[in-house]
Amino acid sequence: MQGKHSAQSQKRDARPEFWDLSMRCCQLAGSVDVAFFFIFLILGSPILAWVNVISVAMYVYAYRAFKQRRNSLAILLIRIEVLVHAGLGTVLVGWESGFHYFLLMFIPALFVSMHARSAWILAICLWIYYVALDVLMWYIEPLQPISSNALLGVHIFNLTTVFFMFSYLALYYVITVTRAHKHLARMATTDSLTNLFNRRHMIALTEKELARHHRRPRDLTFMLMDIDLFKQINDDYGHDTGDRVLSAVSQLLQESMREQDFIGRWGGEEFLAVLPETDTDQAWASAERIRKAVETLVVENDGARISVTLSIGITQYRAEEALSNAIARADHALYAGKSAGRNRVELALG
Ligand SMILES: Nc1nc2c(ncn2[C@@H]2O[C@H](COP(=O)(O)OP(=O)(O)OP(=O)(O)O)[C@@H](O)[C@H]2O)c(=O)[nH]1
Repeated sequence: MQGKHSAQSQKRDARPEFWDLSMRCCQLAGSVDVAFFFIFLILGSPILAWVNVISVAMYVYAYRAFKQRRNSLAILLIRIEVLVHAGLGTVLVGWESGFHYFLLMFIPALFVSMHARSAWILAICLWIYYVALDVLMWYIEPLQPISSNALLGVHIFNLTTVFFMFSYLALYYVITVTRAHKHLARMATTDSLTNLFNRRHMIALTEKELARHHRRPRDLTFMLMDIDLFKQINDDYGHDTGDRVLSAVSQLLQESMREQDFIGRWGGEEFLAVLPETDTDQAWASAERIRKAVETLVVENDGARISVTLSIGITQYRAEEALSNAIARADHALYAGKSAGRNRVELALG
C-alpha cells in the first residue's frame, strides 16, 4: 500500500502540471453540475436535478482523493461520472440535450495521461460507447422529456460548457508547453551552480560573434579568468562553501559585464568573457575593475570571512583565426599572470 502511494507520488511529482490541471477540471466540472442542479429544478425535473447532486459529490470526493495523492481513485471517479452522466442525461432528456458532447473531453485527457497504445484502446472503447448511445437514441424516446425550449436551453448550455472547457484545456496546454520549453532551453544553456552560460553555449555564442566579425571586422577581445588558489578554499572550508564562493564570484562577474558582453563558466573555476567592440585598452580597464571588485568581495561562512582573488588573461581576436587559437593565447596570458604572483591582469603578447 505504502509502495503504491509512493509510486503515485513519484508519478505526480514527475508531471505536476497534469495533476494540477486534473484538479482544476474537477472544480470546473463540479461547478457545472451545481449549475445543472438548479437548472433542472427550475425546469421541473427533480430526477435530473438529483443526478447532479450525486455528480457533485463524486467530484468533491475525487478532488479530495487528488489532494491525498490517491490519483488512480480520483481519475476512476471522474471517468465513471462523465460516462454515466453523459449516458444518463442523453437517455433521460434526449440526444439533442448535448450531454454526449462531454464524452469528447475524454479524448485529449486519455492521450495526455497514458501511453499511446492504452490511450488508443480506450479511445476506441469510447467511440463504441458514443456510437451505441447515438444509435440507441434513434430507436427510443427520451425517458424524461422536457419542453423543446428547455431542451434548446440545455443544449446551448452543454455546448457552451464543452467549448469553454476545450478552450481552457488548449490554453493551459500551450502555456505549460511554452513554460517547459523555456525551462529546457535555460537548462541547456546555463550552468546550474553559477547561473552563467555553460561552455557549450559560450562556444555557440562566440562562433556567432566570429561570423559577424568575418563579415564586418571590428575590435573583439576575450578575457579568460581563473580564481586563484581555489583548491585551498575547498580544502579549508569544504566543497559546499567552495560552491558558494564560486557562485558569489560568478554573480559579481555577471554584474560587471556591459550589455553587449557575454560571460560563461569555461571550466571548474575558470570563466570566459567575450567583449565585442572593445580594444585591449578598454578590456584592460574593465579587467582591472573586475579584479579589484573580486579582491574586495567577502563571503561569510560560520563567522569566517572568505576572500579570493582573480587572475585574468586578455587577448584581442585576430581576423580569420580559429576560436581555439584566441583562447589558447588568453590562457597563456592567464598562466603568465599566475606565475607572476596571481591577482593580476596580463595581456597576451605577440
Ligand atoms: N567547490 C567547487 N570546487 C570546484 C568546482 N570546480 C572545480 N573546483 C575545484 O577547483 C580547484 C582548482 O584547483 P587548481 O586547478 O589546482 O587551481 P587553484 O587551486 O585554483 O590554483 P591556481 O589556479 O594555480 O591559482 C580544484 O580543487 C577543483 O576541485 C566546483 O564546481 N565547486
